[in-house]
Parts: sequence; C-alpha cells; structure tokens
Amino acid sequence: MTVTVHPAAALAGTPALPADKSVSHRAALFAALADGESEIVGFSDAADPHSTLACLRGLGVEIEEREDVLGPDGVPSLFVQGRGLDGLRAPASALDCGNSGTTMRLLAGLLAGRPFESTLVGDASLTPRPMGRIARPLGQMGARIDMTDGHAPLVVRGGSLSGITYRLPVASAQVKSAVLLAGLSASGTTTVVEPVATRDHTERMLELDVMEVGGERHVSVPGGHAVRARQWVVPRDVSAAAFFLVAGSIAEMATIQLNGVGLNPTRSGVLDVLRAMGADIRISNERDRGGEPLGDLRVEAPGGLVGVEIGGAIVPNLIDEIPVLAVAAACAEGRTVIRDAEELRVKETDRIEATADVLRAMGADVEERPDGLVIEGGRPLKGAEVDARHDHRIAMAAAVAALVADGPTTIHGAEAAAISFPAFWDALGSVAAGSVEEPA
Ligand SMILES: O=C(O)C1=C[C@@H](OP(=O)(O)O)[C@@H](O)[C@H](O)C1
Ligand SMILES: C=C(OP(=O)(O)O)C(=O)O
Repeated sequence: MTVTVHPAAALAGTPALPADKSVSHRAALFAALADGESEIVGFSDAADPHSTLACLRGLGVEIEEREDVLGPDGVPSLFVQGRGLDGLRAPASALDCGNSGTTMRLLAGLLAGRPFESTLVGDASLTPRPMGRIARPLGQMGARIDMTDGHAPLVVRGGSLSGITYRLPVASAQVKSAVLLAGLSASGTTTVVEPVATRDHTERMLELDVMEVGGERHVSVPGGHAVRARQWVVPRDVSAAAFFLVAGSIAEMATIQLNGVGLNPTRSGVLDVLRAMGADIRISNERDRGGEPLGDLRVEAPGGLVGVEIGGAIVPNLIDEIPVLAVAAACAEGRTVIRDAEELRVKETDRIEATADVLRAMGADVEERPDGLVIEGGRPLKGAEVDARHDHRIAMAAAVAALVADGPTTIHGAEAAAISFPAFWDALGSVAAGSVEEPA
C-alpha cells in the first residue's frame, strides 16, 4: 500500500492509540500458562500480538474475543483458558510468528521446557534476525534448538531443564524473557543478570524477585513458579504515542492529547529525550494499572527543538523510538548524535540505514555510524518518495517527517504500520485533517 502524506501546519486532536504490544504479548503468554481463565482488557489489535495468539492456539490454548465484554476504550476483552504449563499440546504444524521477534523469542523460551518438538517460522523480515542469542542460553539449560545459520526456522526440542545464571551479552528484553520463561519449568532457580536495564514487563507481570547487585539487575525465577489466572489490563502503547509526541513537537502549531499511555520507566526514554530537546509535554492523571504505571500526555508545539546526545543506558528504553527521534533531530537546531544503538541493525530491517535513507531522501543531513546516526538538524525537509522496507516504525516515522516537509511525501509499504498500529493512518488523519491520502 502506498500512502501520500501532505504537510500540515497545525495539528490538533486526541488520536486513538493501540494497546501496548510488549504487554499484550506477555499477557497472552502468561494467561496461557496459568491454571484457569484470564481476561485481558484492552488487548492489542495489531498483527504482532495476534501472531502470538495464533501460535498459542496452535499449542491447544482456547482464546476467545468477546464483543459483548468491552474495556474502557471500547476494545473487546480477550478470554484465555489457561491449562498450566503442562497443558500445552504438541503443535500439529509449524507455529507462524509472522513479523514478530517477540513472539519467536519468548515462545522459544516457553517451549524449551515442554516435552515435545515444535517448529517456529517467520516472515521474510523475521527469518534473517539473530536467534543464536536465545538458542545459546536455552541450550545451556538443556533444550535443543536447531537453526539455519543462526536464524529461523527454529526447531525446539524441549526437555528437562536446569536453572542457570545468565548474564545478558546484549541488552535485550526478549532474551531475558525467553530465559525466564524457560526457568519456569527448570529445576532450581534461573537468574538473568542485566548489565543495562531493559524493559521489565516480564518481571513485573510475573512478580519475580529483582535485586540490584553492583549496578547490575539480577532477575530470578524459581522452577515451578506459579502463574496466576487473573485479569490483565493493557495500557496504550508509548511506542505508538511517540509518533504523535514527535509530530506535535516539530509542528508549527499543535495540541495533541494522548490518553492512558503506559509510562513504565524502562519504556519512556522517549519522553526524557524529547524534553531535553525542548519539547512541551505534560503528564497528568498518573495512575497504576496491574503493576504498570500510566498517564495522560499533552504535547504542544514548543516553537523549536535543539539537538541532543543519545547513548548509554537510556538506549534500551527508547530503542523502538529511534527512527522517529531521528525525525525530531532532523527538525532541531544543531547536531544530534545517536550512539550505542547497533541493535537497530537487526530489527525488522536495518533501521539505522533505513532511517538515514528516508531522511536523506527528504533533504536532511545524516551520517550513518556503525552504532547510530549523526544528524545536523535544521535543514528544511522536502517531500519525497520513500520505501518503508516492510518496517512499521520506518513507515510511521516517514509519515511524521512528511507533516513538516515542503510538498507531498509518498510512502511505499505503508501497510507495515498494522504490525504495531493498525489504525495509524486514520489516527494521523484525525490530527492533521486532509493530510493523509490512502488508496481508495
Ligand atoms: O521484549 C519486548 O517486548 C521487546 C523488546 C525489544 O527487542 P529486544 O529484546 O530485541 O531489544 C523491542 O525492540 C521490541 O519491539 C519488543
Ligand atoms: C522490534 C520490534 O518488534 P519485534 O522485535 O517483536 O519484531 C518493534 O516493534 O519495533
């Protein structure tokens, strides 16, 4: 799908945001492992969390979307009939993880301790992504995982596992979560040591022990740790809100309200960086839902941003927001340096290269580095023809840049937005009237 986005001088409105993707995946997986029925209020309607549901159904888990039980945002609740870890059945065919790295890596962890064989496959973007990072620790625990040159298809031959202490060689919440999920069915205790903190939804949602030792986080799960059947409430996705936070911060005039957004500190680095750049973002109505903090955000046009340095421990807390933060940087006065973000090279596409290509096509001054980008901000952006490379975050970041460009921007591969934000183009149109031209 090709979408054309025209510039918009004034942005206003309250766009509807999708449910948090990371929390949705986990709520479905944990509900499947619990004994009894769990309700997930506000489950994501995006493609990736639905890949997790499809895989769970392939393992014999009954999941029903109830149109008659609506959450506060009018989203139908999901009811999952958990049958305990031992209730999962050997799949009759390969489990299709679609475009979702989170599905493949967390599921591999879950299946590592099951006494059957499963094959995990993905689409053309997921297949080349690195899976040795989970196969290594899961192998140390006693599972056998066969891959093709370190990537999917994965053949997981589960078995009896032993707990390990594993120090993460890459800052990855997916690897951490895969090891902890395997730890649920291992003998003894499994501990993941994180030199740099990554998103902590798994340990919050499973109520695991976390210790701070010499500046590192130690997250532990005892084998046999019970997962409770319960109601989960999913916040709105801060990673989706980020597109509107940047749009409102680079626009000439803007007032955008974003309600019920998850504000977990291991996810909200984008707020800190935008504020350091001079953005005007106010948080109100801060509250807690099922262990995850959330709040309402209001962004107004600040009348100019300045460049910043982004690197070190904050990077995992905003890793998915870097493409759109690069758009903010291109519109800011001065230089922005993004470092320590080499993980972007192994996402849905090489996001360092893809972001640089889109911004350069639009007239920005961008230098690619192995682990990030250097952006000399302040050059006027011009409309261009760009390719999202089947990557949702690149498609949406390009659309935000298009709002402040001179002339229309044509975005090929715009359908990718549905991976995390199916209603993105409508939401964008709702704050920038007449700007978004979708095919009939
Ligand atoms: O655990 C998660 O839900 C995620 C972790 C991050 O990936 P890594 O663990 O590969 O850093 C992130 O990029 C991804 O969108 C979701
Ligand atoms: C990297 C992402 O997701 P995943 O790793 O689950 O494919 C993302 O949503 O930006």
